[in-house]
Amino acid sequence: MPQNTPLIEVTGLRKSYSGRTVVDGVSFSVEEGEIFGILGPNGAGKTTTVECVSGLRVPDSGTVRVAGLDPVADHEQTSRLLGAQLQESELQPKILVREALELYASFYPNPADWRPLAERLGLNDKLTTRFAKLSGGQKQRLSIALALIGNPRVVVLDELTTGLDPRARRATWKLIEDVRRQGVTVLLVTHFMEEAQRLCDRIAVIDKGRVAALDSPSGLIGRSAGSTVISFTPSRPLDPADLAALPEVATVEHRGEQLTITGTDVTVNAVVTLLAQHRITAHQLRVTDATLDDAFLDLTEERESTATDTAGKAA
Ligand SMILES: Nc1ncnc2c1ncn2[C@@H]1O[C@H](COP(=O)(O)OP(=O)(O)OP(=O)(O)O)[C@@H](O)[C@H]1O
Repeated sequence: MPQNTPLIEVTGLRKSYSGRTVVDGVSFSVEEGEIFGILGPNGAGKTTTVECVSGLRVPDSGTVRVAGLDPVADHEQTSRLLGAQLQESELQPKILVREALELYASFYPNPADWRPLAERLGLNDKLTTRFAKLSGGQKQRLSIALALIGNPRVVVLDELTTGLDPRARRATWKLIEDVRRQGVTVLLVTHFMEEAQRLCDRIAVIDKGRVAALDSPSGLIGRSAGSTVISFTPSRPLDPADLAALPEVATVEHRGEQLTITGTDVTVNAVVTLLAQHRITAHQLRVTDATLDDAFLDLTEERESTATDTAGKAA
């Protein structure tokens, strides 16, 4: 990854609506060529954040720079290098798909050829269809095409695959991977963990307007308390306290004869060694890795329980 100045730099971004703070000191930077994910629960402030990056909203405070430009003050220059597919972007209902592609291409000095773009997004047989007659998924694909038509250096994709069926979603992931291979930097807002895990180099988890964590997908998963889950039935009774005493073990639960242990990837070895010392065989042994879903829940729940604890102590 290039070690130059980040292409996108967001520092201490704050934004309120009617006195309610929805983005509360968000900072992150995105390197050129990265796919950077923004993940978070509903209402966390993700869209507001990327709208500030795209110059569509004016921050209350903090700074946003895209290739050194201020997206609000230098809006025209920024919009030449940044393409945005934003949530619920609407076009004139009567515009034909082909007209929309031609119109958007005309806004840029060096647009992409819209024909192969339309083909890659499966829009070729819809070129003479009016926008209002497109399905939700087709509208979504058109808005992705419009975000890419200016051959942008950065593309901002908000809820990129919401409303797409699984096949179209996977085709869109391939397209994003292709776009990145061509050197385009991608800022991606998503609710889909599988999407974030597959596509993103790094992810900022945003919760209640703040960055709760910023790491690679595997780094986030590694932070999860139970990133590895081991379950088995011991060949003879084993005191769960012996397992819980291992420093590599996070939690131990037993249901009937079956034991379930959480920990990290080093836990498996520690548990197997303990079993060997006790001459116990593990029947129906299963080891599963946590997913980004688990990490996401852990990270956002942690903040909720911290908030509850604090509230409890204050009361
Ligand atoms: N124009 C607006 N005026 C008033 N409140 C707004 C406006 N836009 C967003 N909000 C509120 O700000 C909060 C953050 O919204 P935002 O869309 O940034 O969150 P989000 O993380 O993208 O949510 P989602 O995942 O549901 O799209 C929400 O409570 C939302 O209702």
